Amino acid sequence: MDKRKLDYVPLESSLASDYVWKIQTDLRIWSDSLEFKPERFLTTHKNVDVRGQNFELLPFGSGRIVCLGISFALQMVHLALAGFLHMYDISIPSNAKVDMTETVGLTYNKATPLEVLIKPHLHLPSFMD
Ligand code: HEM
Repeated sequence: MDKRKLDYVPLESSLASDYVWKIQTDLRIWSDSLEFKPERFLTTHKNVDVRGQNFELLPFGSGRIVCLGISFALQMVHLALAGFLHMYDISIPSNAKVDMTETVGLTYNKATPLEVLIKPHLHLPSFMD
């Protein structure tokens, strides 16, 4: 069943952040839509097309001004990420759970900055020393 609620409820607050929050919660597609669960796209939404056909996920936008670099980007992202994971050990300073709380602005930001330790894992070629 499509859980999206399309009629819009008037605002009780004039704050832009409350406005965005209300749209997000009213139009939610998943019951746990505010949780960071990228793995949802490996299970229930594994056939979502990121090229702008399914509005659940539009990383490249959609329609007439959709990203022109989609095909290039989809190949390069894998290559860059694989290279990065292959060459470095990535950890966080304390073993605490990463706080994924967001703040709303022009885009979503993490409320607390992420501190990451990146250690070379392989012997780097001399030009990268
Ligand atoms: C993971 C990488 C990338 C992401 C997530 C991304 C995402 C986006 C998004 C969201 C837009 C705006 C679409 C809109 O306004 O509705 C856009 C536009 C655009 N992107 Fe990308 N992009 C990526 C990589 C690239 C690359 C590699 C190129 C070029 C080689 C590129 C070229 C463009 C161009 C030219 C536009 C403007 C299209 C227009 O306004 O007609 N992008 N991109």
